[in-house]
Amino acid sequence: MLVEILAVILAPILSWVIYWSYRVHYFEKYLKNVPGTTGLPFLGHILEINSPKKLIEYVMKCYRLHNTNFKCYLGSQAYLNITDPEDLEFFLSSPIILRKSDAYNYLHSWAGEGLATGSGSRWKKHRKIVSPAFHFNKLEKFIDVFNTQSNILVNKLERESQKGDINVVPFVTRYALDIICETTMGTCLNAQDDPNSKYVYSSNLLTDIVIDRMFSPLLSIGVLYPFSRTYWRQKFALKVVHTYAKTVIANRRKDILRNLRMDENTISPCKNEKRNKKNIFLDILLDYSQTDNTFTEEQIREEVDTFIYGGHDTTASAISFTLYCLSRHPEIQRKAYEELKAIYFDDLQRKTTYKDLQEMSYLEMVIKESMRIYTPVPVIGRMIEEDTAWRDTILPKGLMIYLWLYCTHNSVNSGEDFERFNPERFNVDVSKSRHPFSFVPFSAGPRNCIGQKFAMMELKCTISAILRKFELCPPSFEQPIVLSSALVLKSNDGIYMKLKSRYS
Ligand code: HEM
Repeated sequence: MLVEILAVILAPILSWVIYWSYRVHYFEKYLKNVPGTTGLPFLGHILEINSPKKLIEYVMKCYRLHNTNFKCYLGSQAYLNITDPEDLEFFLSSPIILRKSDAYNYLHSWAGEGLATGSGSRWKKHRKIVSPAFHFNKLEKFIDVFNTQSNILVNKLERESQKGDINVVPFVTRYALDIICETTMGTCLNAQDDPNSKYVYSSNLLTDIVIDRMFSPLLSIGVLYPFSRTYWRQKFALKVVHTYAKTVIANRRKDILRNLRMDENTISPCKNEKRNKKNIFLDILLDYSQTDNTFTEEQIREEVDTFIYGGHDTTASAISFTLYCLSRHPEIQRKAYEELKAIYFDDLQRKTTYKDLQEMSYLEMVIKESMRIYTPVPVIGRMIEEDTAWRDTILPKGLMIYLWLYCTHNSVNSGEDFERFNPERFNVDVSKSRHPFSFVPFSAGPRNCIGQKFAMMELKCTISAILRKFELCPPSFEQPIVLSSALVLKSNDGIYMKLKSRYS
C-alpha cells in the first residue's frame, strides 16, 4: 500500500522532472551561447519576474549586465530577449515570424483573434480589410473628435488643477477611451463625464485582469482559472463590453440596411456636433462584410474590441509621459509653446486643423523623445513556429521571442547621451546617423502598428491643446517615476504635476 501511495505521489513529480530536463536541454542545444542562464531548477526566473514592476527592473538589470540580447526561462519555457537594433530588424521584418507569443493569449477572451492577437491567413486577410480605414485622408476627419474631446479634457484638468497637484493619468485614459469609442463605433461613451459607467469600469477591470494573469502562476493555469474569483469578475466585465459592442454593431447594421447612415449634415450623438459619422472604422468592416459572408459578426466584434484595447491605453501612456517630460523640462516646454504660438498666431483657443498638426515639428520631436525614454509598448512578443536560422544558430520551434523596444531605445543605440531628454536627437540629420531600428515605438514590418498615424495625430492634438492652456510644472513633492511594464508602460504611482492656467 505504501509503495502505491509513494508511486502516486512520485509519478507526477518524476514526469515533471523529466519534462523540465527534456525541454531545457532542447532549447539549450541552440541557445547555449546566448548570454543568460536557465535560472532555478523547475522555476527558471519566475521568482524574479512576478510583477510588471519587477519585470522591467529584471530586464534592465540583465541588459546592463550583458549589453546585448539575452535569454531567460519561465519554468521550462525559454525566452530569447532581443535588444540589438540589427536583430530587431531581423525579427520585425521577417515574413515568417509573425505569430504572437503566449502572453497575448490572455487577451483572447476580450479581443478574440482580432488583428493584434490573431495569426496566419486570417490575420493577413483582416489586415487587408482594415488597412483602408487608416488611410490619412480618412484619419483627417477624426480631428473634429479630437478637438471636442480635448476641449472636455482641458476643462476637466482646469477644474481639478485648482485643488493642487494633479495625477493626469486617469483623466487622459478616460479621454483616450472616449476618442477610440467614437472613432471606432461612432458612439459617445462619455467616459470623461461618467467615470463610473459600467463600460469604463469593465474595460479597466479587463486590462487589470490581463496583467494579473500574465504574472500569476495560478491564474495562468487554464484548468485552475475557472475556480478563481478573478474568472467570475472577468466573465462579468466581458459580458458588459461584448454586449455593448454587439448592440452598437447590430444597430449600425440596421441603419445601413435602412440606408440611414449619417451624412455630412447630421448630428452626432456626441455633444450635438455636426460630424460625418460615415468615417467610423466599424462602417469599413460592415461594408466589407456585405461582400464576404465568411467575415462574421463575431469577427467584426473582435476587431472593434481590438481597436478599443489597442488604441486607448497606448495613447494614454504616450500622452501622460510626454506631459511628464514637458513638466520636468521647462526650457523644452517653452520652445514647444513658442512653436504653438507661431502656428495658432493670435487665437490660441481656436480648434486645431490638420494643417496645424503638420506644422508641429518641434512638438513631434518632443513626443518621439518621450516615447523613446518611456516606450508605450515596451515589449513585443513572437513565437517561433518552425526551426529558423538566426545568426550562427537555429531558433527552435516553440521558442518565445521578446523584442525589448524599451531596452533598444534606452541605450547607446540612441546616442551616448541616451539618459538625457533631448528632442533634438530626432532632427532629420541626427536621426539619419542611427540604425533605422534603434527607434521603433510603433514596431515595424508586416505587423507594425496599424494605428500609428492616427495615434500621432491624437497625441499632437491633445498635447498641443493642454500646452496652449496650461504651463506644466512639477508637483509640490518629489515624484520619482517607478515603471511597471506589462503590455503597456505605466508609472506605478501615477504621474503628478501642477497645471497653471495661461489665461482665465
Ligand atoms: C502611442 C500609441 C501607440 C503605440 C505606441 C502603439 C504601438 C504598437 C505596437 C508596438 C504594436 C505591435 C506590433 C507588433 O507586434 O509588431 C502595435 C500593434 C497594433 N496597434 Fe498600435 N500603438 C499605438 C496606438 C494605436 C492605436 C491608436 C490603434 C488603433 C486605432 C492601434 C492599433 C493597433 C493594432 C490593431 C495593432 C495590431 C497590428 C497587427 O498585428 O497587424 N494602435 N501597436
